[in-house]
Amino acid sequence: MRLYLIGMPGAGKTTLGRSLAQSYGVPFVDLDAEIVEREQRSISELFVGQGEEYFRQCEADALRAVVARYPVLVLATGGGTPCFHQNLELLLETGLTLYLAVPVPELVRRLQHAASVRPLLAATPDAAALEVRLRETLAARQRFYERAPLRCTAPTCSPEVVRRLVARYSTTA
Ligand SMILES: Nc1ncnc2c1ncn2[C@@H]1O[C@H](COP(=O)(O)OP(=O)(O)O)[C@@H](O)[C@H]1O
Ligand SMILES: O=C(O)C1=C[C@@H](OP(=O)(O)O)[C@@H](O)[C@H](O)C1
Ligand SMILES: [Mg+2]
Repeated sequence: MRLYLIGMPGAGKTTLGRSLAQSYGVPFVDLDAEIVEREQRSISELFVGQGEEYFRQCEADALRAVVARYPVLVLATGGGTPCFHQNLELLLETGLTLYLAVPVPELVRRLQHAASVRPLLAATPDAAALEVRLRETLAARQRFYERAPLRCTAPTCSPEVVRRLVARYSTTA
């Protein structure tokens, strides 16, 4: 099975995805890392040099390549992945999607020292500005995220919690 993690920047998709894949003994792919590998440029360089539209096309292409290559994996998407180029439809059709729903104040705590490496959050000089940006972003994205069949609202969603959610879903679906 393909398990896809979606959610806001800072939700923990990359961190949880890696340990979850290890726990299942399946490959882990981080979509941002895949894009960097394919393009031979950092995410920031792609945003600044080529613009967001170019990045979103790279992201959509990389997603399709990953789905074609891996029948079984845990995939950490980027925060915007489900919101562009019919990517959410692809995720819903080809695997099981889990939304990591983390409250904005917790996202601020996690990202306030790391926002500069995330181009969409880079121009946020302090925690208050970061919180405003994250709230605006979530408001625009929530309708995509909420279409995931699975959701984890625990402040820290461990591999064990996810495995229980997936097992319960698989026996009822
Ligand atoms: N469950 C957690 N509790 C506290 N901090 C976390 C948790 N998961 C991730 N983090 C931290 O939050 C930041 C963003 O995590 P990351 O996995 O890169 O999120 P995403 O890929 O969703 O943007 C990192 O500094 C990471 O160490
Ligand atoms: O929210 C977004 O649009 C983005 C989130 C980032 O991934 P993370 O969610 O892993 O930080 C990365 O794909 C890019 O900077 C754009
Ligand atoms: Mg990530």
